[in-house]
Amino acid sequence: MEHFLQNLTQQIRLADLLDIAVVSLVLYIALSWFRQRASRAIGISLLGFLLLYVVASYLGMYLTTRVFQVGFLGAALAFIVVFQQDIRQGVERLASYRWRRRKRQLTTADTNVTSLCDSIEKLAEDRIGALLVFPARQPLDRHLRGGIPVNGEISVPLLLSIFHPKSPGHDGAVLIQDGRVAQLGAHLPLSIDVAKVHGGGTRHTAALGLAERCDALVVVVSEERGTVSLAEKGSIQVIDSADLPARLKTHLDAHGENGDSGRTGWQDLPTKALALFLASVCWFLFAYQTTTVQRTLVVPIEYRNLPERWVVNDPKESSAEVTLSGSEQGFELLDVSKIAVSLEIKNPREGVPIRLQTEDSLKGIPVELNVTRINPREVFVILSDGKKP
Ligand SMILES: Nc1ncnc2c1ncn2[C@@H]1O[C@H](COP(=O)(O)OP(=O)(O)OP(=O)(O)O)[C@@H](O)[C@H]1O
Repeated sequence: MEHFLQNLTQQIRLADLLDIAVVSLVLYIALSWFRQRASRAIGISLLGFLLLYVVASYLGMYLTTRVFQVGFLGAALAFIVVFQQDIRQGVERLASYRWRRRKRQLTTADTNVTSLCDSIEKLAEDRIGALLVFPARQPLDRHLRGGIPVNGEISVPLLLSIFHPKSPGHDGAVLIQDGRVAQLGAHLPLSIDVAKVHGGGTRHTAALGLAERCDALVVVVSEERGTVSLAEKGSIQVIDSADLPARLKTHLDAHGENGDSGRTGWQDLPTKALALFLASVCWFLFAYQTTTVQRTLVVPIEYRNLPERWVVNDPKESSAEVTLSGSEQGFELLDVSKIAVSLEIKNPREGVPIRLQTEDSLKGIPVELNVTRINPREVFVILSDGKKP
């Protein structure tokens, strides 16, 4: 064990650590998405297929391995088609990163959770239908239609006036952004999964429709039932109005509208730890190699610094044999076209032999590999002035 650790600390490079970090990040994004969107059954099936593939390739089951390889391509295409909306959202999330940071700085304690909750409670009590949208990280412009800009301070009278059935702007949703009432009368996309709204009509279907397409939180007050529902992450549920302040505060805190706490890096620690663990296991399985391989290559010899029109007389060495040793992984990173013996001619004199060391002039060898042999070790060069007849 001690020997293994010693070996590991000697062989691991900065690039390997970066390798693990990048794969961990990709795995973390995939796992987070999976937790949010995919069902347990899909997860178990995928894991089962993966296990079968690993066993099949380990046992050399040719036909099964080939079927899986073709299947993977098909599955990747099907995945892109089926989850194109999620992929688009992922890209939007990346693109909106700066946007999100800016919002955090701009919006401090402007958003008044109490005013919002009091308004929602009053609307529910009075059976006045309402829709309120709280954006998170992804931009909403693509999903909203026909909103009227308001840019008003959040207050109970303003919200009650907007949703009053006699108000011309009561139809549609109010957008709460940057701690302000940003828009009223915005139309949201409808969901087609009507079963999920449990008998609700278009107001509830619209709330769910937006929550399916992006990471916004939508609050719905039912005119018919006087209930308050929350739509988020592709689902909608009726909540107890006593839970509303906490739910709203959690959302606003996480997305910066309510101040400075933000989401801490520790919140998703188990998923991050799992991603790091899986990336490290993959690195050990596929990238970490302790066996040393030797390979011999024939590389060109080039002459630098020759005065114009001077030439190297025959016999002119034009190639060298180089034996390299290192890990298989080191050889995979090797670009053979970049390797050459580049000899520099210093103080050229006509007809006088110049002795040059080849090993010192070898270029393009990655740090992961060692030169164990080079032939020839030195080259004698005789120059002549090509200008003379
Ligand atoms: N696409 C939409 N975007 C935003 N608001 C909408 C949309 N479609 C309908 N609404 C709002 O929903 C109202 C109609 O609500 P409807 O009664 O059909 O739904 P509901 O879910 O049953 O709600 P409630 O329980 O309040 O009756 C419209 O008057 C309008 O204000």
